[in-house]
Amino acid sequence: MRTAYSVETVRNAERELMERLPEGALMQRAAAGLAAACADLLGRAPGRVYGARVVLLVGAGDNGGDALYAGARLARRGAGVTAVLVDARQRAHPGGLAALMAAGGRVVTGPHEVHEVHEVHEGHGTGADGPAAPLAHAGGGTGSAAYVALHRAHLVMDAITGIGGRGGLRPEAVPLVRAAEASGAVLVAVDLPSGVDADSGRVDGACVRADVTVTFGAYKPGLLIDPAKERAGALRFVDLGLETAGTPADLEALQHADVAALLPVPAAESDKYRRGVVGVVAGSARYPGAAVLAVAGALHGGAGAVRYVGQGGDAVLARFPEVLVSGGAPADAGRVQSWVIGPGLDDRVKDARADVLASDVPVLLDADALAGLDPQEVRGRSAPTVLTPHAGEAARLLGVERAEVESGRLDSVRKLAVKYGATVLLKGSTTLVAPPDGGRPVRVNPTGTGWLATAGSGDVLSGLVGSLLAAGLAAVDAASVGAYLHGLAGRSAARGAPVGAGDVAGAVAGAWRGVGRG
Ligand SMILES: NC(=O)C1=CN([C@@H]2O[C@H](COP(=O)(O)OP(=O)(O)OC[C@H]3O[C@@H](n4cnc5c(N)ncnc54)[C@H](OP(=O)(O)O)[C@@H]3O)[C@@H](O)[C@H]2O)[C@@H](O)CC1
Ligand SMILES: [K+]
Repeated sequence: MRTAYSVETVRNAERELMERLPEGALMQRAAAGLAAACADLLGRAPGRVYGARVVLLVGAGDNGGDALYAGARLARRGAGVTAVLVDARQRAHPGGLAALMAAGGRVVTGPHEVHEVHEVHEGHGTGADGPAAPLAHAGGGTGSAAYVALHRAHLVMDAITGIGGRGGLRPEAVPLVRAAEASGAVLVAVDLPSGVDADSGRVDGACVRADVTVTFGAYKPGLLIDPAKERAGALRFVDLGLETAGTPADLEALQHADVAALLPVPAAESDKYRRGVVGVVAGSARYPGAAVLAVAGALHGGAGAVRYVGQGGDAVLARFPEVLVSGGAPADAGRVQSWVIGPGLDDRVKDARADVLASDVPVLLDADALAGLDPQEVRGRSAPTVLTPHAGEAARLLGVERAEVESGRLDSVRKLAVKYGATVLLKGSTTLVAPPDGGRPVRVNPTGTGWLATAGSGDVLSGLVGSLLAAGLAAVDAASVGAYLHGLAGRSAARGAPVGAGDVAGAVAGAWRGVGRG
């Protein structure tokens, strides 16, 4: 399980650890891990650090301190290191600055002023990439030392803000960040890409787009949730020895082994009823395909049998003769262990929804079954309820704009789970699953892919999750395992090319086998 903790939890854990360690030890651990990660990115051969040109974009706080100490370590190994003080008042971690200068690094302030210049180690910087130019002179009248350094850099560390940052990048930082992004250098975010919100994954304003983020002590929620996740690039973790055990995580992501342990496996004495029967209420004369796709998902989710209720029976049977089809109301269809209702339904949805919500088995509500859903209808249930909205549906349920849901996915999914007292799976580039009533942790799906943004893909997911519910998984597990398998199926079906939802359903069994093998 990969876990992520809020800034408050991280700061508390840091405080406790700092009391037991010599002053500055934690920052040295962070800097050592950061320097090692950067050295690795520059190339494993020792000579790749010697002579490499590294630029640090340094903000006023400890995030900048990490980079300055890491820069000092790289400078001692022969890299040409230039720190650019980004803060408008040129504040920077004093100890870190001194360490960098002592190691032979140089420090320049904002774009137009050279603050203090130290030649890179005499004789260093003459490797294959040529000598690092003395920046005081390179700036001349044509551009600042900072921009020249960025233009020539092999690696840039973004250390403008970490967990102490508020809001997006400030105006003075934006052109420097854009120059770093355009330089072709590897852009390494220190702890977090500057400009993202660590707790929520929001990006309010300009923000760094990193190739790699080296994060310290604990993952922060924003690193795992879009839109911030997309700005973080590949994640590298530096263990600081923080004690987070015993504190509930704010966010967690299942890994293969977690999913393998949750997958329902039939026992020797299982029959189709003991494995669970999932009832699917989906499709209509107008949208029979939704019935086929939801049933296709349900057939691959571990239940022993699928009952279908609705007007798409012929289409379902033509494709899946093993399905038990009935045309009446859900309450008359026979016993099931879970209901899935919603994809492609017509205006008779309300009666059918009332029927399934009156049952005492888990119910998954998707698509049309979410329209006009009254929280009290859900709250009064004795069995679990799972809602699976996309951002637009979630916005309607919350009475906000869709953009608000997309920019604040974590807040939105929690609010919905509180409002409905239900497990909520918010679909999207980083699908989230929140337990009822604001419980923690929220789960984030790590297997998603943009190729799943295709018509009918959500119908497959709702069938799959409903089937896992029928097989006996708890609501949060069924939703997150379903999303995980669905993501893997999407990836393997697509393999880099567009696919239809039917292909995704067809790939679920392969995804299951892959996870089961570990
Ligand atoms: N604690 C520890 O033990 C360890 C902490 N570690 C490291 O410390 C980091 C946290 O350091 P931190 O608390 O100093 O905050 P940090 O992220 O540097 O930013 C705050 C500074 O930025 C400023 N600022 C704010 N918003 C801004 C903006 N939008 N744009 C520009 N500037 C902005 C704000 O000043 P202001 O201008 O608001 O007065 C303030 O000066 C953490 O992420 C990790 O890297 C590691 O060494 C491990 C041990
Ligand atoms: K940063």
